[in-house]
Amino acid sequence: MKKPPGGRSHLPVTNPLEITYSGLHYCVRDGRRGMKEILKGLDGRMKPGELTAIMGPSGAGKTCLMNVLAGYRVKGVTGSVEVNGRERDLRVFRHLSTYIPQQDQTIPTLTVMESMLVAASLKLPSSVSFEDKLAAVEEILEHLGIQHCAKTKAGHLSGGERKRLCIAMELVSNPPVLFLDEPTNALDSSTCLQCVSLLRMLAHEGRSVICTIHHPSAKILEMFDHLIILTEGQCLYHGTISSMVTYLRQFGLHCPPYHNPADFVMDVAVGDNGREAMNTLFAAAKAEATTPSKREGPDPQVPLCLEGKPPPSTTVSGLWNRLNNSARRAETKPRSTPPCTQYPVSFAVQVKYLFMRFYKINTRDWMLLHIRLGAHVLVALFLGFLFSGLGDNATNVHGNVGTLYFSVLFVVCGSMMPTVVTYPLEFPVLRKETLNKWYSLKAYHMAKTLSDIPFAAFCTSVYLTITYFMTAQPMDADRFFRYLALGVYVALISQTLGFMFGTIFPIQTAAFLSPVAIIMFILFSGFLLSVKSIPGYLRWLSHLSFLKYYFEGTMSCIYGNNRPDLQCDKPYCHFKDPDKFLRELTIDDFVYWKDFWVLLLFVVILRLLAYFVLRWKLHRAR
Ligand SMILES: Nc1ncnc2c1ncn2[C@@H]1O[C@H](COP(=O)(O)OP(=O)(O)OP(=O)(O)O)[C@@H](O)[C@H]1O
Repeated sequence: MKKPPGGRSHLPVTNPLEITYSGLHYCVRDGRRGMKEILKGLDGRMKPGELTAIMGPSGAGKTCLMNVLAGYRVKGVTGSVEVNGRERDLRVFRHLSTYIPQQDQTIPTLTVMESMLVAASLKLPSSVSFEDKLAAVEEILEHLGIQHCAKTKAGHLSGGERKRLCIAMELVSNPPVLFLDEPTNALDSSTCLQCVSLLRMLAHEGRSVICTIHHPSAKILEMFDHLIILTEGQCLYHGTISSMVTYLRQFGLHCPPYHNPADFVMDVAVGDNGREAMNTLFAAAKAEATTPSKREGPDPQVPLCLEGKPPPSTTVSGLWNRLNNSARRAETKPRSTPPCTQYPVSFAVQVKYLFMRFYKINTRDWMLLHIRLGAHVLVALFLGFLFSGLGDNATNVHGNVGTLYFSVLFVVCGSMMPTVVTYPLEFPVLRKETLNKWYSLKAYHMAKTLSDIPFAAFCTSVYLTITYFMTAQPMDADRFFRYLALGVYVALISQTLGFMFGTIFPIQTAAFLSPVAIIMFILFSGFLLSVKSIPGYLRWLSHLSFLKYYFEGTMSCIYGNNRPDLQCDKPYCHFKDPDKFLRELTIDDFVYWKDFWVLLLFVVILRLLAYFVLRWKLHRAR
């Protein structure tokens, strides 16, 4: 890695990047029919400083081509992709390029400024001062014409503004390559024009900007420097817009006067001029792309990622040069690894900013916070009124056990079900941000875990405290806190299970399977049927039921530990002595701490498992 004089920078400074691909095939498994070939040996080049459009009829393979080039899809891909004449190293390329999917992945409850500051905090090195980050954010917003929306929540932005926010967030780190999937989708013609002008400006500053596009108007088409027409996974034309009509004319395909060339080429691409014309164009495009003069590229010796040197081509008002200088000023010790293969900020800083973002999202989510808390209070009050004073009554000990058990079932459902439904909504943002190397999955999971705990613990504690006192459980601080601890563990376990169901299964399946899982946990918890009465070949399942440990632990906590005799208002109360009741349940007086640790182990193991499930899901999506 070349180190220019004058110090280093933490910023990923790069040369302009040229992408060349040849013999690119992409196959997917397609049901019982075996493999389906989507891209059929494509060759081409995308140059820096150019705005490239990938056009073609629906199902032509445009998105697939872009996904393959961006490294979003790797399974089933053969052929070569080179960056500046060298085989693409995805580890490096991911840090240098950015992918903006068709659906805008923004967080609706965060304002434009907050979203941008999170992006800047994660995508720029910690050595860049906050003032410089803020200045950078303001400059990018101004550059993209959305500074007037700085205080607007992303959920309230118009389609065009939201698209610009997505681009702005990625621009913070000044990526030399931008991939955009249908950036003009669902935009009106004037916003569409604004969006393409913006992309053109970004490209002309030295970036390689590649986007898929559907049916552009003649005016918009003219704004692209380079056009790739795909159909049936093959290339029909690649070259400049201005030469396209002349090129097609060579093959006897005449674009009528006053006709939009985009409409004309799309007609050709859907086969309006016959199969033979298409085959001829496929062969000609292939021959053209593979001629030696077309294959000449940049010098492969030029490094992709330079330390300390300002980007030569990206000069939006010298913004990134200033950020570079800011990082250089703050730097005290050299880095051991090249900046373009590592995250801009450390793991701890990633966790910090992600945690802060989760905290804001959670506190602003009206449904999550208010309705959830309100429901916990309401159910607790009803439970308290209905079973008031039951806890100290020796005549209805079984009723009290039922109340305690029912209480926790609400905790299970109230923690599991919202996660099943809300988590899949967060996944696309996670996918985009991890792919664009904002942060590591470990940091995300750690921040998510840390932010989930206080919310789950708070709602559960409020609920269990109300029910505990209203149902007159023993007025003993030690018992109360031990009881609360088990309830909070149950909430965390249920939340993690909901998270895993939401990750593994489609939302409808997850919403069905979660109650099924809850029923299974109840069946094997020892409440309806004592563990000893469960047939031997099924008994092992009770060890997997976290509710078994909760039930045992709660009984031991409430009735064990030399609790004094219960109130008895009849001549004879069978369970006046709480110890007698525990003996009947065959629960050891001292089993509490065993159950406490087992439940804690459940929390830790399930959280770890959730991380691997998430990793699998992200990997599978590729
Ligand atoms: N995982 C997959 N399994 C089966 N077929 C797939 C898969 N992914 C893509 N395809 C098929 O590959 C073809 C190309 O898909 P792609 O999404 O690239 O099309 P597109 O040109 O972007 O279309 P549109 O403009 O409608 O978005 C389509 O026929 C699609 O059904």
